[in-house]
Amino acid sequence: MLLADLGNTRGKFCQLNDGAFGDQFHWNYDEPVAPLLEHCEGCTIVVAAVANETRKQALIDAALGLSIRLLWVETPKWDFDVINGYIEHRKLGVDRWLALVGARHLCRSPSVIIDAGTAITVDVLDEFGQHKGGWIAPGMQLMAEALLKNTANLMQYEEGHSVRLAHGTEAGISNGSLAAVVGLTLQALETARYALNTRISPQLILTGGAAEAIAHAIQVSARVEPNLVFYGLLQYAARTQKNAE
Ligand SMILES: Nc1ncnc2c1ncn2[C@@H]1O[C@H](COP(=O)(O)OP(=O)(O)O)[C@@H](O)[C@H]1O
Ligand SMILES: CC(C)(COP(=O)(O)O)[C@@H](O)C(=O)NCCC(=O)O
Ligand SMILES: [K+]
Repeated sequence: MLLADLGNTRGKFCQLNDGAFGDQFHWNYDEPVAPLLEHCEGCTIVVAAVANETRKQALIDAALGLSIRLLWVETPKWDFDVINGYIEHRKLGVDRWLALVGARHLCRSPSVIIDAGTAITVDVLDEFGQHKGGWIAPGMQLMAEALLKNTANLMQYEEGHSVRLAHGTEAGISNGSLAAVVGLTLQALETARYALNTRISPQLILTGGAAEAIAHAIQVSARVEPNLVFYGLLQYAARTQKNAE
């Protein structure tokens, strides 16, 4: 079995061997996906996709050619001991849903889950598995690109590693974007304390492409879990396997 997380920047795949995570690989969307999947001809892929229709169709076409079965996860109102806090439950991105399920699987304490990918999503989960809602903000690359696109004098930026004051334009953009995310994270912890009605700081869980960069830049302790969405998908895979027995 294979797990797939199709984000807006790239697709992530993770092999499942006897219920444990195995090899992982990426699909850059400007490349064909079929060659990446040849080794698992005839297998089943449990898919979480927030990517556009073209990318989903490319996976469907490749799967057809390789006799691969695709199981598409959809966002439910509740499952796996997590209750979706959206008014219209289907509208919560399935990657966010799976990150909540993954977080619930890893720890039972109140948590703030930040998935810093193309977009940065914030989701708050209480100790009973109730999703308290969240936020969506632009990811660091999007922030920088929006600046380049809409200004006359900003041409390029570096990858952000620090929130130090910069002494040049490129570093100013990257450090500024990282600082915006660090500020968002600190505010998320503060807002979560109100929503959870507690003075104790909830567990901060970071995932997505920029998770490490945020963890390095922030002054509070954080748990970096690159596989959070895969932990969510793992629950679905395990259930599918159990139902097939
Ligand atoms: N080293 C890095 N430092 C900061 N941000 C990064 C770094 N690497 C990737 N990113 C950010 O992560 C995003 C890709 O992460 P990913 O979680 O795969 O996104 P998605 O799930 O949306 O496809 C990029 O758009 C960029 O904003
Ligand atoms: C917010 C997102 C675009 C994040 O996508 P990503 O950064 O992981 O590519 C995705 O979770 C999504 O399409 N959500 C649907 C809207 C919502 O969650 O409210
Ligand atoms: K995200």
